[in-house]
Amino acid sequence: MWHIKVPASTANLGSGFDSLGMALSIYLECWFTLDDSLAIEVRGEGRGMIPETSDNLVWRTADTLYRHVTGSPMPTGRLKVVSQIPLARGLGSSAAAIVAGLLLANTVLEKRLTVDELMEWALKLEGHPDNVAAALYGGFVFAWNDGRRVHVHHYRSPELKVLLIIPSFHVSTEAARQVLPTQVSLEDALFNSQRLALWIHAVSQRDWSLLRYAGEDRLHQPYREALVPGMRPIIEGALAAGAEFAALSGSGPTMIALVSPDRLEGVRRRVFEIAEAVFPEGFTVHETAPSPWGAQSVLDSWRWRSASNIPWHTRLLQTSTQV
Ligand SMILES: Nc1ncnc2c1ncn2[C@@H]1O[C@H](COP(=O)(O)OP(=O)(O)OP(=O)(O)O)[C@@H](O)[C@H]1O
Ligand SMILES: N[C@@H](CCO)C(=O)O
Repeated sequence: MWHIKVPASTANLGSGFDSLGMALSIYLECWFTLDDSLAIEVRGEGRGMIPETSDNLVWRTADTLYRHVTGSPMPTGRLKVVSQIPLARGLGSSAAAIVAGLLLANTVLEKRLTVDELMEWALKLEGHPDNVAAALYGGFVFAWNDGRRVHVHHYRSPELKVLLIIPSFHVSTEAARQVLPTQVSLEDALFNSQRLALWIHAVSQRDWSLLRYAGEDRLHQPYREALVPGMRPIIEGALAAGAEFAALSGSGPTMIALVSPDRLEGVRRRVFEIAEAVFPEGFTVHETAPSPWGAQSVLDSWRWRSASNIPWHTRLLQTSTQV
C-alpha cells in the first residue's frame, strides 16, 4: 500500500500574486493498493461533491503522469482520499489533489521524476505555481518563471500562528480570476513590486514587523472584494487587533492572519466579532500553523529516514534553493 500526505496552502500572501505560497498544517491524504479494478472512496472535505470515479482529480492526475512516462494507463486499484482541506475556499484543495496524484504515480513508478520535474507537471495542470509549489516543497515558497521553466526558492515560514477566517460560501479560482483586469497601472505595478521585495527581505531577515506593509496589494484583492464582501473589515480588524499580517488567502474567500502567540486570543476574538457581522450566512475561524513539510510519501519517508537519517523533505529540497 502507498500512502501520500500533502499540505494545504495559502497563495499570494497579499502582494505576491501568483508567486508566493506557504504550506499549512492541514492535510489531504490518500492510500492506494493495486487491485483488478478501480474503486475510489472520498472522505472528509468534498465527500458527496467530489467524484468517486476515474474523473477524480487525484486519479486523473496520477493517470496522466503515468501514461506520459510509460505509455500505459495507471494500474487500477483501491484509492482512498481523505481531505481536511475545504473546497474552493482559497486553501489549495485542487493543488493538494494534483500534487497527491503526481506523487502517487511517481511513487508507483519508483520515482522516475525529480521533484522539480513534478513541479513542472503541477504547474501545467494547476495553471499557476504558488499553491502547487507550497504543497510540493512545504514551507514558504517564491516561484518564478524564466519563460522556459519554473524556479522555486524555499524559505522557512514565519514562526507565527495562522488564523483562517473561512466563510461558508465557495469562490472557485476560475471565477476569482475572471474578475481581474487584463491591464494595471504602472503605479499599481510599482506598489506591488516594492511590497513583494519587502516580503522576501522580511522572510530573509526574519523581521515580522514588516509583514503588514509587505502584504499590501493592489493587483488582485481590490477586484476580488466584490466576491468576498467582508474581506476588508476582516483584514483591517485583524491588523488593528495586533496581527502581523492579514490578507485574502489565494483567490478567497478565506482570509488569513499571521499572529504572534501572545496576541492570538485578542485577534481571534476581534475577527470573530467582525465575521459575525459580515458573514451572516456562516463562517468558521480555524487556528493552524505553517507546515514545514511538503508532499510526502509516508512509507518512503519512514524507510528513507531509517536508512539514512535524512528527512524526506530535506532530500526533496536538495534540488532547490533553501534560505
Ligand atoms: N480531495 C479531493 N479529491 C479530488 N479532487 C479534489 C479534492 N479537493 C479538491 N478537488 C478538486 O478541486 C476543485 C476545487 O478547486 P478550486 O481551484 O476552485 O479551489 P481551491 O483549490 O480549493 O482554492 P484555491 O486554488 O483558491 O486555493 C474541486 O472542485 C475538485 O474538482
Ligand atoms: N494565485 C492564484 C491562487 C489561487 O488559489 C490566484 O490568486 O488566482
